[in-house]
Amino acid sequence: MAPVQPALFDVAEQVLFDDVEGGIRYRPGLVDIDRATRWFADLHEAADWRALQRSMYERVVEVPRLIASYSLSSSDVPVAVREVLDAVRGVVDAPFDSVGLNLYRDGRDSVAPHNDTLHALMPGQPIALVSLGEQRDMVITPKADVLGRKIRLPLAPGSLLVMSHASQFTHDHGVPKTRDPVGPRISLAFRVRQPGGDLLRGYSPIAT
Ligand SMILES: O=C(O)CCC(=O)C(=O)O
Ligand SMILES: [Fe+2]
Repeated sequence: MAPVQPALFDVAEQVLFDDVEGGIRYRPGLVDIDRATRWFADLHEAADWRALQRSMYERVVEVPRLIASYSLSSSDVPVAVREVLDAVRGVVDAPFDSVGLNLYRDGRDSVAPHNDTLHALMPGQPIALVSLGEQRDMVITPKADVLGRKIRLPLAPGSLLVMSHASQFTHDHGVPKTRDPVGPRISLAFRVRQPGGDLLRGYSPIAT
C-alpha cells in the first residue's frame, strides 16, 4: 500500500495591512479542503443558530445571516469548534475565550462594513476568523482619516484571517451581498473578551 502523504496545503501568509500589533493577515490554507468541508457539515448541523432582529430607523429588520456564539469555557461548545480552535492556536498565540459564528445562507446574507465592538475586546489581542463552506468576498476599507486602499479579498474555505485589535480603529470589514449563485458559508470569529464584555451583543455586529 502507498504510504500516506501528509496533506500539502498553502501555508503562505499574506500581509494585507501592517501595524504594531500585526495588522491584518490572510492565510489561505490553515487546513485542507476535506477538513474544512467536514467542519462545515458538523457546524451547520450542530451549532445553536439563531435569527436575530434589530431596530433600524423605527423598523424592526432581520439580521441577514444566522448567528451562534459560545464562551469557550462552556461545556456546550460543539466539538468542531474546538477542532477549529486547535488549528488556529497552531498559528496564533492568543488566549481566545469566545467564538461568534455566522451562517450566510446564500448571496442575500451579508454583514455591513463595521469594526468589531472595541469595548468588549481585550486590547492588544487579535481576532481570528476562519472560513468554511462557500467562498465569499470580504471588503476591508480604511476608515475616513486613514490612508490606504480598499481590499476585496475572497475568503477561501479553510482559510484564516487575523485582524489586530489596533486594526479595528483603522479599518472596517464586511461581507457584501452578491447576485452570484452561492451556497452557504460559515465563519468563526475567535476573540478575547474584556472582563465584563457582553458575549453576544459585544461580539456580533448586529449590522445589516
Ligand atoms: O463572516 C465573516 O467573515 C466576517 C464576520 C464578522 O465580521 C464578525 O462576525 O464580526
Ligand atoms: Fe467583524
